[in-house]
Amino acid sequence: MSDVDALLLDLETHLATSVSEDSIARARRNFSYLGHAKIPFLVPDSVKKAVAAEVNELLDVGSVRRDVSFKETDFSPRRMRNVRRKEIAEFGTIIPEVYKSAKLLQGLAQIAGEPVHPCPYEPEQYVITCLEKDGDTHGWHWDDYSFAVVWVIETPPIADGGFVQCVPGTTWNKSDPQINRTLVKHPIYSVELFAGDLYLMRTDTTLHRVYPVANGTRKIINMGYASTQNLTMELSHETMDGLWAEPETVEVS
Ligand SMILES: O=C(O)CCC(=O)C(=O)O
Ligand SMILES: [Fe+2]
Repeated sequence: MSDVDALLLDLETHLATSVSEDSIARARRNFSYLGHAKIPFLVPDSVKKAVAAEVNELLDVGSVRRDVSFKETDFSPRRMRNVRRKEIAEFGTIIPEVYKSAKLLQGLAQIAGEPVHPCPYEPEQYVITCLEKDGDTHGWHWDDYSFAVVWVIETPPIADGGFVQCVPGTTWNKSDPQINRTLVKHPIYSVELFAGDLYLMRTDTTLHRVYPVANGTRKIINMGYASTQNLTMELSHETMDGLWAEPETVEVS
């Protein structure tokens, strides 16, 4: 059996035998009213370690530095280094397999309260993000697809930023995003994260950002997933296409 097959078996066994009904029920409740839930219990340590090692390797192989902003999100800053889906799919082994694990999708669906599907638009399936320079941030935005699972590989202590903030129950009008209006109208939840954490977010109806980092590094992989409704919708991809574009075509703010 290959290493990847052994890890997938670990993942499936863990999901079948080591995830309690209680932790699923608690995450489902949080997800439904906070727009996000921590779900570190869904994945065994062996898989977290392998994913973290692959993220670190891929960041050394081929990443692109970004400093961009988009009118569709009121020019919120996006300052980061990324490895895109194309390079992850080409050079990664474990990440592409974990992403499409049917058992993982079932676990996520239990928490989401509805089916969770791989993203039909490949560039938005997964991306690695590294915030490493002072002021690096993934500023306020919504995602095109309904769900994201973020795996936290490394994060600075809370005093140095890198935590997630989110505003559930909000929707994205791409031609008039009104980010500041949304922020003053709704409560903002701030979430401290640690290496080894995973969280599930309802990213199309939860405005979210990563608080700027200072004196430290924050590495994550974001896996994007679609709702059943997404599969039959016409979705545009301006900000994500801009974010993950070839460097020559990146529109610098
Ligand atoms: O880094 C995070 O925790 C969130 C990332 C994110 O929102 C995104 O990649 O769209
Ligand atoms: Fe996002």
